[in-house]
Amino acid sequence: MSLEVRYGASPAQIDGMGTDDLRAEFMVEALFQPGQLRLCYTHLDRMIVGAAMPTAAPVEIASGADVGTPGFFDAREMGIANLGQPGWAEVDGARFALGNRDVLYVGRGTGSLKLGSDDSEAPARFYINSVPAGADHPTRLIPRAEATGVTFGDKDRGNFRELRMYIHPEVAPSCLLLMGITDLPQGQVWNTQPPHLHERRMEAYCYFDLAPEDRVFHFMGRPDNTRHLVIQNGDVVLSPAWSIHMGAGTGPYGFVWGMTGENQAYGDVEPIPVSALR
Ligand SMILES: O=C(O)C(=O)C[C@H](O)C(=O)CO
Ligand SMILES: [Zn+2]
Repeated sequence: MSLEVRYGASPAQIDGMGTDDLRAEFMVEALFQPGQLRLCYTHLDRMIVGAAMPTAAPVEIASGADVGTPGFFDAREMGIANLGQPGWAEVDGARFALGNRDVLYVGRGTGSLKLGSDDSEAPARFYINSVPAGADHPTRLIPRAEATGVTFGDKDRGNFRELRMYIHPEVAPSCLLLMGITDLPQGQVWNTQPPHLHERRMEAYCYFDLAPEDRVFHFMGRPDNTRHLVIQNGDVVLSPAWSIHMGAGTGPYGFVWGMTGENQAYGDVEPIPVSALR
């Protein structure tokens, strides 16, 4: 297992940042590596983002050495989205099968978590969000079909998209984690139109199902002082509470969004008109 730490930046700092600085601060690259578990501990509401691609052997998360508690889950909850081939998770010995776009919620108090792939030649791609939790909620598999779907946008403007809410108070309750997947049908380009802010929650985006030759141009920053990040498949964007987020792809893509903070009120957002951006 590898773990890196990100401390976070204030809005004023982005004025002095070039491309490499921006990417080092607001992106987590190369998380998905065959046979490995990679985690990034952010100081954005202490969300850990990570990925596991088990091949011949499963990967395990149990020790809390990196989070300051005896066990990893003593004061944390986790969402795991499978973005790859079929795999499984074992939570304290109970096994859950995860197909593509299925999500597992792992509750506080769990002892050990193992993740494996059904076929080591065609591994699962587990994307992980873990946040501090002050309450116990039961571990639960949320298959894609059980997520609550909602559509946004307009096909004629290239921003029609299908959101599925998985870890959400009305679907699978958690302490403070929210997690969902947004897909763009063929030919649609823009996510999160209009862009928005949510000062009471940070957010992480993991872009996936993007062809090797394609890129997503992800926009961030204060509404009057924006920057962009060029994203490839599997890259994660860390979006502090002060930053807008939206993106446009040169080809088909989806993304997992995960949030935590003061509340789980999905509607507690401030839309920003595109005409107000600079
Ligand atoms: O395309 C969208 O709109 C989204 O997926 C927005 C995310 O849900 C989001 O930003 C949640 O705050
Ligand atoms: Zn958002």
